Amino acid sequence: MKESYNGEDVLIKDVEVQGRRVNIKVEGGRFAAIGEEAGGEADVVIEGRGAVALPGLYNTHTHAAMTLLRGYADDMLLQAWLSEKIWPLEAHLTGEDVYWGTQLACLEMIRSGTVGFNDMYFFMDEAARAVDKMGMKAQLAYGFIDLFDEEKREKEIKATEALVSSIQAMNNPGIKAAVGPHAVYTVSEEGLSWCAEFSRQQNIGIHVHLAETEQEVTDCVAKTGVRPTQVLDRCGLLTPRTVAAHCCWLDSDDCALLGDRGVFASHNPTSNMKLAVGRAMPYGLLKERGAGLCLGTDGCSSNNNLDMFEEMKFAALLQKFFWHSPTILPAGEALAMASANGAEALGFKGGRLEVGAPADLVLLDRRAACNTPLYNAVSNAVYACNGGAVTTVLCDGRVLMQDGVVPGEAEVLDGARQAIAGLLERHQASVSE
Ligand SMILES: C[C@H]1O[C@@H](n2cnc3c(O)ncnc32)[C@H](O)[C@@H]1O
Ligand SMILES: [Zn+2]
Repeated sequence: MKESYNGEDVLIKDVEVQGRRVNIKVEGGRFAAIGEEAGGEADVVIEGRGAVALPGLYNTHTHAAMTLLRGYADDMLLQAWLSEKIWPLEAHLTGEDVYWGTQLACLEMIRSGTVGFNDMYFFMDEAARAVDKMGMKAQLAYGFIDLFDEEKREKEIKATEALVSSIQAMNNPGIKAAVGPHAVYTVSEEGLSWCAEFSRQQNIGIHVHLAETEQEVTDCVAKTGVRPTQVLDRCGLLTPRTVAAHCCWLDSDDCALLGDRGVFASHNPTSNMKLAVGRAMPYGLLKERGAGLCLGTDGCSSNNNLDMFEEMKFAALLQKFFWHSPTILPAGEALAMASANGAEALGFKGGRLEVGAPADLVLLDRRAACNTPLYNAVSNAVYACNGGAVTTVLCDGRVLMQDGVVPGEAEVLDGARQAIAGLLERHQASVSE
């Protein structure tokens, strides 16, 4: 994990980058040289023959510790799924559960080529400890849910302030704090406005669910007279630091507003299809209006994995299917959403294979069936492969996985299994009380 590779120089020999065979030199966590001439001494030498290099991937919307709830409740509509199954179980989560659940998520993300993610959940100081241990990068937000209750709002404010202080005290440039107002149907306008003002004062990100279902929009219009996007805007939450997850039921004025405010829309096609939200994010309109576009898996209970390769494919296919256009969201754009755009959405500079950029890199097995034949590496990455083809992952130059080995994997799996057993036991005890 992080400690064993931190600060080491890396040389990747004879690897394929955009159709060329090159060497890649990493110094001080950044790409120092990419080309035939790159070489010299290095602490770690990786044989790249037989591999294709891609930028490291960024998952811009997830609830990492929900790995513990994978397969716990499937085949339901969002509101019933949350209120009947997910929230009653989450009520029994502990900080220790989130620590192990987040490590399990990191393990799965590393194995499938993700180097950074945007998380909204509970006990987030424990999530931060897990991210630090696993050597990834993340933007972490406490899921602020006041349910329109003033007393609860005060508690959520304190929890948000405490998380921001504890992350700032960690002094890890790869771990950033954000505010996480859950959605317009769970947070009062007072709570939303407080989050906006606090994020402005602290200059930190905003992570919010937006227009996931038609019901969210119709209920919001009935209650407030305006659409969810306008509620967020009048509370000050639409900014270039904002990642709005889902964005399925946006109309053209909503898209224009997100574009004008410089918001990043995180597309979550797998979760949207599984929860049958009934509409795909209006990718074409958002792009035309200049909004940022990135990709996320959502939590492991609505996906049910964290594989950004699958997410790229489903994004491209869902857009083509829903908007009746084979040309919308081509493979290159899906990869950009999952890499450089995602990094930018979270305020990181990585996700690009360029000299001077942070060394976020994924090696894919070019001998795998999904890479045979290899006319076009980006086409194969998006349409043919999944995370199973990833062999090696670097995050800011740290080697998190080499030739399929992630150090500490058995301990993480063990800890997660124990956390799941404890969580189910506590839940069961409360049901039989
Ligand atoms: C942080 C809270 O958000 C819940 N959650 C997980 N997935 C979704 C989703 O698709 N829409 C809305 N809320 C979601 C999670 O269970 C936490 O309670
Ligand atoms: Zn979500």
